[in-house]
Amino acid sequence: MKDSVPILVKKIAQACEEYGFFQIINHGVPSELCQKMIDSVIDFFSLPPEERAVLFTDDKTIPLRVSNYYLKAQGKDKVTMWSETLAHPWHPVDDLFDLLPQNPPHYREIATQYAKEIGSLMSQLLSLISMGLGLEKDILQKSLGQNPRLVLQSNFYPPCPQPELTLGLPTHTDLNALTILLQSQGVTGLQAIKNGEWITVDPVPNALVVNLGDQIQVLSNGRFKSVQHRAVTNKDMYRVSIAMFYGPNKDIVICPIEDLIDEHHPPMYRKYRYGEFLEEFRRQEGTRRRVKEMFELKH
Ligand SMILES: O=C(O)CCC(=O)C(=O)O
Ligand SMILES: [Fe+2]
Repeated sequence: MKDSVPILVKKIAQACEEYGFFQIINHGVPSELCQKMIDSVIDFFSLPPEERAVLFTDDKTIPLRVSNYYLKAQGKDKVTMWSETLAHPWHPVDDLFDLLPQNPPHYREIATQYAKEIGSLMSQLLSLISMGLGLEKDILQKSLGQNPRLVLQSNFYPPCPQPELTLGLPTHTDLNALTILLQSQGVTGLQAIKNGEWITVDPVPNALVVNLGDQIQVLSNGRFKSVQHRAVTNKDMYRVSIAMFYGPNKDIVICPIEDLIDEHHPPMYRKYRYGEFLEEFRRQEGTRRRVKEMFELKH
């Protein structure tokens, strides 16, 4: 991010309007740390399956959890996803250490360092995106409230013998506000929709992928887009991605920012508590979700 601030703000605003996705380089997160983070996630998913199985759960209220989707292939369920994920909070950084997996042994330290770096980058991005809306630089962070819900999700996609029969992650939009994604090099998998077509988000060396979630689409009154994306698998190579999610906590009230509303731009969404949004998200489990659409106001 070496452009002058006004140029950067303009480029980011354009990407947020047109794609809902962009990639950043020179972002200040050391490339060695990014590599160590990827390696430690690979090491985690290379642990013996019995060791990972201790953390398997479908209960989203458990802070440290592993979900294994392709194992369902052995039951009668259709395999709709070909991935295993590790999820846990990435904030507050000081309380994190003891919660994180003890194995691989370096995971706790690396993930804590990575969380610190992403924390400051996240604030910078929220400021730049706020300015892209022509508003005060702290408006998004303020609107998303105190004690944000910060969750890390590492996705591991092993090679898949029949990639055409499944997806690594099905088509979705991120329900939170902002996501910073680190993806492994040398293999593609992430695709985002643009004009009805899937575009591959190529892994650019030392880049981080940034994408907007549903809450920024609502706060920006539909000007900035939370875009559908998915991960595909391939026959030969495994792939890793690490998503750092930033979202409000469940008691925060979300609605389009007042300064973006006028007679030509009536509010596109009704006011809701984020907890309501989460309930709707859970209610639509197993479907091609249309969550923010349920909060749209028709004019
Ligand atoms: O693997 C990827 O690149 C996509 C990850 C993703 O979309 C997510 O975790 O929400
Ligand atoms: Fe996503």
